[in-house]
Amino acid sequence: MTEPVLSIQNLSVRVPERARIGGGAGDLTVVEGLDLSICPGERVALVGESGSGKSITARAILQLNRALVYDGSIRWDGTELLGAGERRMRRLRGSEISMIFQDPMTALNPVLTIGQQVAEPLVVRGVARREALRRAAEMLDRLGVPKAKERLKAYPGQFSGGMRQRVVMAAALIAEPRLLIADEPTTALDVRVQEQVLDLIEAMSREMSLSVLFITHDLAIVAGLANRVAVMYRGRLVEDRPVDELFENPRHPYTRGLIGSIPRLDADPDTRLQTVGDFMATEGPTV
Ligand SMILES: Nc1ncnc2c1ncn2[C@@H]1O[C@H](COP(=O)(O)OP(=O)(O)OP(=O)(O)O)[C@@H](O)[C@H]1O
Repeated sequence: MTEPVLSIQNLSVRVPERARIGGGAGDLTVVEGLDLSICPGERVALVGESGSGKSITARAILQLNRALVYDGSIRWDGTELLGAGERRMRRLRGSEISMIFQDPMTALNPVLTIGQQVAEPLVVRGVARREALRRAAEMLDRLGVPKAKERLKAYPGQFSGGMRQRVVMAAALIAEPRLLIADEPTTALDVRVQEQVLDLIEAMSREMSLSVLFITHDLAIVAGLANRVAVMYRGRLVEDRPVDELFENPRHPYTRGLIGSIPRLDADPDTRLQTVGDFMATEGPTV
């Protein structure tokens, strides 16, 4: 069996009292006892409602929030990341592990050209600027940005939302990372563009043997993308299964609720869509 490239074991994350937004006494546990591993080239969707702890878990991998308290283990390629120094983490970020976020505008600097921003991860690794720009155009072209070479000189404001997300992806992938963490990368896009970006992530994962951790609250969009789905509910992982199995036979009431609330084209138009609450109210949470 292939060894996982990322292995999270018994991860717990606490917000210490002093860092709690909105006050409250004592530390707040936001993730508890979470196990999750990803093999090379595997695409895992981390699904759950708002506030279930998905982003905190993803950010824990890159140690992006040093104000939080982490327990357990996060092993990358066999070495422990929890407790690793900022220098080691900085080397890892963007080179071996890249992350993209929901809003492509905040990830881009409005006063730097597209070319500068996509080439940057190579330039900081010592690649000559000319060569870095040539590869930036190549990567943008692979990601379906028309006239990529000419548009290296454009600014983010001249691009549509979907094109901006392609630019962000180009910058995230240009240094050929082994893991892409995508935190709701399509939520801000309209449905048609959303599909294109999902297809691109899948295609790049196949082409580059890239592992993907895809975070979303929308189970409906993961079917075509993920090999496996991990479902979070109130800070815990309640299900982690191959995508087909999960859709055919969801075990946890919360997962059944998520699947039940996906609109179906063959449904009777007069039937009310079921909500997750319908399932939880009848079956109750098990965690
Ligand atoms: N500094 C903080 N103070 C208080 N609560 C916090 C803090 N940081 C995170 N939380 C809480 O931790 C929980 C998990 O947050 P997280 O952002 O991981 O959720 P999420 O599943 O990614 O949700 P979303 O889809 O809305 O981003 C939330 O209930 C959030 O309110």
